[in-house]
Amino acid sequence: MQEPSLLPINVLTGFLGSGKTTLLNRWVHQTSMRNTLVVINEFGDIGLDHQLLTHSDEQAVIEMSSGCLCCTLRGDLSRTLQEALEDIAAQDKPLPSRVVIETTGLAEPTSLLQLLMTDHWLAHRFKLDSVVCCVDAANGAATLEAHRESQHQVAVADKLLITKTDLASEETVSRLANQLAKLNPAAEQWQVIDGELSADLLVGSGLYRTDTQGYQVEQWLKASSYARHQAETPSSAFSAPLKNSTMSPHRSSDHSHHSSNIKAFCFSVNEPIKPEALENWLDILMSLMGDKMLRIKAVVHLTDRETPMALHGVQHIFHPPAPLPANSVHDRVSRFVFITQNVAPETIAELYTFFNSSKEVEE
Ligand SMILES: Nc1nc2c(ncn2[C@@H]2O[C@H](COP(=O)(O)OP(=O)(O)OP(=O)(O)O)[C@@H](O)[C@H]2O)c(=O)[nH]1
Repeated sequence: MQEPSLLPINVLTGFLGSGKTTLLNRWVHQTSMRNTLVVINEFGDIGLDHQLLTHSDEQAVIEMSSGCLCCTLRGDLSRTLQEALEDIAAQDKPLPSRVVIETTGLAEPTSLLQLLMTDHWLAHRFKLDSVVCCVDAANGAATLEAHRESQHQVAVADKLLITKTDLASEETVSRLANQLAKLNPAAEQWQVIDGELSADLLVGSGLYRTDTQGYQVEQWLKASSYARHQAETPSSAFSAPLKNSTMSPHRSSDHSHHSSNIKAFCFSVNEPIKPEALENWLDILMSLMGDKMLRIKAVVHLTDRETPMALHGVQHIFHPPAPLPANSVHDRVSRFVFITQNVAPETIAELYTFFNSSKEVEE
């Protein structure tokens, strides 16, 4: 399995003016950011953020301006990183142990995540460690209401930083925190003023942590965040639609006041799944509604394997399944965490039933 040898990438995202550069400016001076390659993506021809960053010699900071990594500059990321690594090697400096990418404020983060999975050069060298998203305490709610990009940035994040809390009342911050938890119940939330926060929080949201700590499946999947919300759900609202499986949508997303219709939920299957049923189910989900699947993470137990597999998908694209050690999970329940837009959890469950039972009929 390649995972341990890949270089971690952290994506720092957040809407225009949400405080990304302010945060990065603090982080680059912290010990845990030593030996980090920082990539700043900006729209303008002259990258201002890049100039604002006062970093030490221990980091390389490169700028990608004149476009957005998630669209016009998609093809440029691997070339830029390749050149940066060659430059560092040519200067006899140690190669970076981490890459942090600050996106533009209008970035569609799923496109960047897809790029990391599909670009051959990138996929063989880097693994996504975490997506950290800044949300402005004062403007965040209005931005979420108005901009799909902001909703997506929040929905796919592993950590949510509510910035500029000095500019908003406690009540506003708390309302925003609830709104963010509805969109993304599993993400940890932090409040930040003037970027005062440890860069350590960037580290370690990925599936594989360190040589000594190994796989951290539960922290990566965070299925229990979704299950906890299920426990609060009136039983009539989401009864288990399937034999041997349960659907645990985040309670509040059902009557969310967002127009986004983003839903985060956990679908679990108690019995090991037949590989063909899993493949057919995921194929149909991806082909019918791939563009609405913002992020999928899963730990899956298959009938033909003793050990579990991890799956990670973004929209139409899945990473190759990663085999996990048997002791990385404590039961044989398969858990799928879906973050979707305009997809009813019931549709996902019904399609699962269809493929699971149609195989049974054939046998
Ligand atoms: N009052 C206050 N201002 C802040 C805070 N954090 C950032 N700012 C200010 O907010 C403005 C935008 O911050 P940036 O860090 O440039 O935001 P950004 O997300 O990098 O912005 P873009 O690159 O344009 O997307 C700047 O003027 C910062 O000084 C904070 O916690 N409190």
